[in-house]
Amino acid sequence: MPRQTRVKICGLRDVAALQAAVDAGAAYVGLVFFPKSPRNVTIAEAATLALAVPAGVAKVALVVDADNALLDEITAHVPLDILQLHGHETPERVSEIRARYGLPVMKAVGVADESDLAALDSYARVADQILVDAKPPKDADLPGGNGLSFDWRLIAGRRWPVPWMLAGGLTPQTVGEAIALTGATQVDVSSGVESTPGVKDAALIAAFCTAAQAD
Ligand SMILES: O=C(O)c1ccccc1N[C@@H]1O[C@H](COP(=O)(O)O)[C@@H](O)[C@H]1O
Repeated sequence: MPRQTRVKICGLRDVAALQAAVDAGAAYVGLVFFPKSPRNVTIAEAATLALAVPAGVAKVALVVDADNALLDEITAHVPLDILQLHGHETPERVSEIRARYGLPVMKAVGVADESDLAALDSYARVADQILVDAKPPKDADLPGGNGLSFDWRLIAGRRWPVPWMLAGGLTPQTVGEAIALTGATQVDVSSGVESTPGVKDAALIAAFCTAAQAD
């Protein structure tokens, strides 16, 4: 029987790519609000894209250490289902954002070695979901979306009291092994379904979703 893995396709910038994600069966679509990213969208672009998302597919806004002014703007103009916090937001800030906007919050935590695992437990106490991502290199321009993976054995068999998603360098070729090793039931991808940074490839999106759902 095929796996029921829920897939998030992140960093969508145009309706064609968004439609490719929806057609491939993505459960979540991600819009990046981070000017340094090649996947950044303006609030107006995001509002247009959000209109093309059918009911049942969750619209996720990815922000990095966003202040209230930016979050106020985004949430006022873009219909959203989830806020993804991908910066250095503290557990207190996660709680504050949840309360202020009344939206579920998914907190990304970077993992490189054992010492990073405690943070997952801390954030699992305050966030609605946690996103287990590769820790970016110190000199990286982006805190995520670098196409880098981490040693999946670090989280093999680990579970948290909230839903969690695996991210970091996943591709159509590697996602099956990553799921088998970690037991993830949700996976997130950005660079692994692109032809060049910021440009999504419909065939890679379809291949990723198929591979994530295969036995
Ligand atoms: O995708 C981006 O540009 C990005 C920018 C800033 C923070 C996070 C970003 N992406 C997220 O990073 C992970 C892993 O991405 P990848 O598959 O390794 O490219 C994923 O959660 C993206 O949503």
